[in-house]
Amino acid sequence: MTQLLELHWRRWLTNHFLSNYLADHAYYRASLKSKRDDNPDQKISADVGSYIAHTCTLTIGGMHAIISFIPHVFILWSLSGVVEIRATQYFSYNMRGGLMWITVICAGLGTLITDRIGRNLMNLNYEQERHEANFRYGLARLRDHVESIASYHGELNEHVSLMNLFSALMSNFRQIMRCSFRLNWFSHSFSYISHVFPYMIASTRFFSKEITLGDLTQIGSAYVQVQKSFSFVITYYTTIAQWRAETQRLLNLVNTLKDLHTEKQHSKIKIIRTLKEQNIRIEGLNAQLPLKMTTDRPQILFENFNWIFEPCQSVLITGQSGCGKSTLFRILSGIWPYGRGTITMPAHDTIEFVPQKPYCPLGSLRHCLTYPSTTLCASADDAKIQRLLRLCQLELLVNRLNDVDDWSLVLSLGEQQKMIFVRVLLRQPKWIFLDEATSSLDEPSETHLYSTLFQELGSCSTIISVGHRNNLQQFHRIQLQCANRQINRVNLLTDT
Ligand SMILES: Nc1ncnc2c1ncn2[C@@H]1O[C@H](COP(=O)(O)OP(=O)(O)OP(=O)(O)O)[C@@H](O)[C@H]1O
Repeated sequence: MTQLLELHWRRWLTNHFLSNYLADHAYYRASLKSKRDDNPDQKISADVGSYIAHTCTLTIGGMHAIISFIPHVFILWSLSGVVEIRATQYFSYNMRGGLMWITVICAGLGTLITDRIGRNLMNLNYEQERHEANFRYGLARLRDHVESIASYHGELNEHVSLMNLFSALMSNFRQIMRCSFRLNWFSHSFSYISHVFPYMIASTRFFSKEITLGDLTQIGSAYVQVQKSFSFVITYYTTIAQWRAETQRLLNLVNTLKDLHTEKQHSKIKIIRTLKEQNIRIEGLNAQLPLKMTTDRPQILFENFNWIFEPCQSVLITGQSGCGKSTLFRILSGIWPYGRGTITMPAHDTIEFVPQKPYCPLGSLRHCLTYPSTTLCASADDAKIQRLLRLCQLELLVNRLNDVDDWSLVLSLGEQQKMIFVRVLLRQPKWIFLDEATSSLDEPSETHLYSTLFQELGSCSTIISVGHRNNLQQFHRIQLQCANRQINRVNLLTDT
């Protein structure tokens, strides 16, 4: 039953975090400010599960403590007798349920001491999760960059970095061990004493024949049960510390996601989709870098950019590395909120942004070629995909549509860029923004791919490219140059 509850709760909470993490490109902006939240992926994958498991354990443990407390406290109360407390010759007080009050006081003191010994445990558990996640991320990065690391023979360097991450993890774990040892030592001693204590107190009444041997045994077991219920915090202290650390980590993620969504809502870059607009109209666009903790003055990439991208008017954007060409595309695609200005777009036009680094999802080649559309993956017929593969000089792949592989490792960078062209040709978007999408290809292949793109989609799509090579000029009508924080039109190129 508990497992069923955990299962449904985990599914709901994971879905809730995933929706928030993926909504409005929050995951992308979280990566731009990597210091804001450590390893959100680990929080969603591991912390959610253990938070739910610990919540269930503590709730059930708490309920169990209450249920066993009620009958035993009555037994203890009724067998405790009356203790006379004489303050002066004239004043005395008959205290009923003396053993029960002693139990409460002992459990209270025990809880205070436990809290004092284990106070650090919550922070240590929090840090442990962070170190575990960093180590796992280090290993995942190694797997993602196998070829570069192997080519550089960077194994020693990677080994040192990974062992540094692992040492941090181990040193924190040692502190947890020390703290847990002290905590366990105390809670076990406390539990042993609890078993003997009631007999020590009640034995005087037994020897004076006020209570029978049966009463003494009953007092002993009732005391232990009541003590156990009161000592819930002591028994579960380690679990409580872990639960608090997990709650804190999840709350941090909630706050980070909230901040990211608020930041997006308050962005001064307004993107308006309207039926009235046929063009992509940019007005007074300033692009900035994300604010660093150390400075409160934004770093500007370009400012006051005004432009109208008209349908079927191909544009080439050039400029030095780092001047902000890709950032312009990021702004247009709505993932970069830093800056200000207004962008108006046609409401229903399909717009595709092709980033500099090709992305190949895990799965079949067909899935890779039709990404991110799931409907296209199921509906596109093989003959059409095969024709496009041939057009884009990927004849070798025509019979491998259903092969499942890590295509980012199998295909060369140039081949991956050709694959992206197949994707674009399949999807036929109305506006195509290509960010150095042919940078890994030789010039003849680049020319061939652009010719194919214009032949296939030139009449129905508008192509806007970022590129460095001169041979791209022949395909575009207009060239924009990014320099000195300005983007200006430089010359009219040949008509396509
Ligand atoms: N998340 C970030 N935090 C800080 N600076 C960033 C971030 N992303 C990009 N930049 C900086 O913004 C500047 C513009 O980057 P952008 O990718 O737009 O350049 P680019 O003109 O496309 O360069 P290239 O031609 O080399 O692709 C660069 O100096 C880059 O270092």
